Amino acid sequence: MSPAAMMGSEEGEEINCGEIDDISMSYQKGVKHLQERGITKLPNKYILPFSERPNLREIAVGPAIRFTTESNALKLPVIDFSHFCGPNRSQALASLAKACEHYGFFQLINHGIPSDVIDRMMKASRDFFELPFEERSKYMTSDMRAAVRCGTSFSQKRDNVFCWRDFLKLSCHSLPGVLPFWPSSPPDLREAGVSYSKKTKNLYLELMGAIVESLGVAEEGAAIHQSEKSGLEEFGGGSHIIVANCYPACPEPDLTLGMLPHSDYGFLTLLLQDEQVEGLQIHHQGRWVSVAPTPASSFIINVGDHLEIFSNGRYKSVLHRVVANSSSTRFSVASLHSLSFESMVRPSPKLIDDQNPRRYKDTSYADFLEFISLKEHKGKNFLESRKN
Ligand SMILES: O=C(O)CCC(=O)C(=O)O
Ligand SMILES: [Fe+2]
Repeated sequence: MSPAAMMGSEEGEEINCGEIDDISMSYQKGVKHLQERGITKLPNKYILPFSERPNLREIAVGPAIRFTTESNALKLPVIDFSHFCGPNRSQALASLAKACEHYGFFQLINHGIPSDVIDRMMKASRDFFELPFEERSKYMTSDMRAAVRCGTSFSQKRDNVFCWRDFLKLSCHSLPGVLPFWPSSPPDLREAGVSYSKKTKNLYLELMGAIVESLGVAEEGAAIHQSEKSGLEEFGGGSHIIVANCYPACPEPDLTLGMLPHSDYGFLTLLLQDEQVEGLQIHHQGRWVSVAPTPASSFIINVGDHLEIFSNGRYKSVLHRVVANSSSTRFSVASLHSLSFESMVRPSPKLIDDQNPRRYKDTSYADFLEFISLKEHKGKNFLESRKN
């Protein structure tokens, strides 16, 4: 048995996927594998308690799949990135602040990343999930710090109920050193991933520049940028992970979820979602609302836990989830930007006063990884644990 064919835990409790033929355990091989086996009933491992199931009403619209009905459709605020570079900057900053305060999500247009960089990344991700299980399983590990990590659900070791999702995580912050560890197949994955990671990192840095300005702490951001020891310097040197998600068509989508409700841990997530197949839902004003598919020329951006902490709660890291559907595979690619491993994020001192006391403890990325190695990452439980 090759070590590559094992999925394990940090404690060495490993499962040899190559030898799992029994359908009752084959969920460990992921949902693409289950779909290829042609299952028609959802294995128990995926069935959520009744209260956690989505309330789906699928609508087929031409080749697309939608869940959006008049009553639950959400139009995210649209931010035009080109307005940050001209005379409309202050107006654009005000719209950005409003989107981050009231939605925690927005759609970004005119961001300047060439469409071929985006298309190649999306295609390489789709092609990866088309590889035979034996090839994909070479990258299965539960080592959260691995340069490449392939798996299913969220944590195969910890999740009581699995979600209907396979993933590939590519760590980008130590490029080019980590490149030889990235999958060599499909052939374009490395090149597409490197171009995509450079472009999304630059876009993220520009967006963070606008965000600190919109919070009125830009001088602090600029000062901290130059300091080796401070938190915000980590905007540049922080961790960057690309996560490709694959949600195959599911036999009983109303009993499960593609991704359970969660918030993202970093500063910002730049999400490319499927142009055709809907699935992302956000928790807005007390209910779950669907985000309609967006063109590949735009990103969905969301505020993560670190930004909620840095803004002392002014910008919201909002719960979101992914619903499954019975007829089409859905793909997405998330670019997650957070701190370097040991650095601390803390509420900006300028955003603390008598009316707004310090709401969060100092927090590192290492704290987050330790938390999820001990506990199931559910809802906003990590951020809750960091509140004062
Ligand atoms: O697939 C999506 O639309 C959302 C993915 C997501 O929330 C994540 O990767 O954190
Ligand atoms: Fe997310």
